Amino acid sequence: MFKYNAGFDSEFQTEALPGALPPFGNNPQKCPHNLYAEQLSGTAFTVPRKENRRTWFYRIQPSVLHSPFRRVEGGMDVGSLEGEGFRVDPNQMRWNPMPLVEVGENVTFVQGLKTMAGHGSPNAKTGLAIHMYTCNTSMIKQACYNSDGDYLIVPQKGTLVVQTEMGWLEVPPKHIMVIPRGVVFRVEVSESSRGYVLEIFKGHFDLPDLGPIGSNGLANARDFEYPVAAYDEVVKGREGMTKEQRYDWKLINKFGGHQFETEREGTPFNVVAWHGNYSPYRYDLTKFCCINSVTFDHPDPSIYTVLTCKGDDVGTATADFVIFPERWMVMENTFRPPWYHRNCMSEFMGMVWGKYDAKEGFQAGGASLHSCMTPHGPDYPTFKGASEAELKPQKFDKGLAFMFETNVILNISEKAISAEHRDVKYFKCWEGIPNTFVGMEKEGEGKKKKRKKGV
Ligand SMILES: O=C(O)Cc1cc(O)ccc1O
Ligand SMILES: [Fe+2]
Repeated sequence: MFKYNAGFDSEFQTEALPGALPPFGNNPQKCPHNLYAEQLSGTAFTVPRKENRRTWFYRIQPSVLHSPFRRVEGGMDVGSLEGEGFRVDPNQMRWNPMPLVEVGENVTFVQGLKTMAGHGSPNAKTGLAIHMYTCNTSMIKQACYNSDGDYLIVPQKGTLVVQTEMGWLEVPPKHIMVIPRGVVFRVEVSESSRGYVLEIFKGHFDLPDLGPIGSNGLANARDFEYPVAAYDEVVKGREGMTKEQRYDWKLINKFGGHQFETEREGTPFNVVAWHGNYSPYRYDLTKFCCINSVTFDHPDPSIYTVLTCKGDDVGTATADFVIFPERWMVMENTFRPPWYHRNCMSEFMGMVWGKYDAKEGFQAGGASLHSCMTPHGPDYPTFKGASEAELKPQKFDKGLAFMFETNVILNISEKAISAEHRDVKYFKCWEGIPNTFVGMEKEGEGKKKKRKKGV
């Protein structure tokens, strides 16, 4: 439906009206078509050039045309993530699909955001938050932006049609989108929708380094799609209007963990042209070029990293976005589903569609959390089945799971812990893993034999 430019982290130039981009320079004395120049900085002015991100907008009126903000309670309001309303809990957690919005209720994307877990502080620009959303109503004459960080959105049900300052993006399930800090957007939906959101308070998402994999593979840079400039018609002659008629758009801002709102003079989607490397983008997860073992064992799931937000320690991510994509499994003499494990990182998983290969009962639209060092792995029926399975080449194509993996211990929201759709019996899926150890008997036999020989 919409046009896109392609190439992760590229420097784009796009205009919705011929000649709207200044031919050179960023801030001419008079911009073409009498537009206003405005810079959006996504990194400090002085960060090294290869990490520096900013975009120049050429817009009909500057963003500053809004009334003072006031604080309100709402879906974007997550509070501090550390105190009241959140607590740590090492237990394995699982949630059934997040209930969809009930018929008769109208909930927008912003109103439908529910915080599952998080850590750190948006004010200190450290840490992250994990949310889920359910919504059924388009944001009409309202837009929002997040001062606290970047959103990575994983739709599970329902296509999101997202209008942003940079243009339009269509994001159906099996796609993701990233909306960087500060970018104004609004979400349209045409059905009852649900999905997951990873919010990072520091840095931006990058493609992972490929190391010995080489210069291609996993998520390829050319498959990341960026919007082209598009603008709403702006009503002229606002001077003669009443205040209500004039300030006809609601603008919502998540700022320091809280939701603020104000009214704006007309549409914020008034960017006729832009250039830069700071923009929302989308990615089709079915384009992921999966690398896997063709001998024995399977690699750590980091091999499925789509995007990473680097942490302070080399190689340790603040957050990785990892998928378990369709792939051929051909490994010999191995147990193919996930092994039993304990991880110093915390693993929040979601299910876009279908079935996960490690578990019964992990459903599309549901979620699980295995925190720092909490034991987990396949449930017993999966273990038994996979231990006895005939190892022939097998296409893994029964579902798409993903993981937000993070270095921090997550504070879980009280609302998520006490949610009706939490599967409080989750721990039972590992009950009954039998002791089938045969070593003692063998050793006993061996000793007997040795004794017989008089050794
Ligand atoms: O826990 C999980 O299901 C995810 C996972 C899969 C795997 O194959 C190895 C490690 C891991 O955390
Ligand atoms: Fe795991």
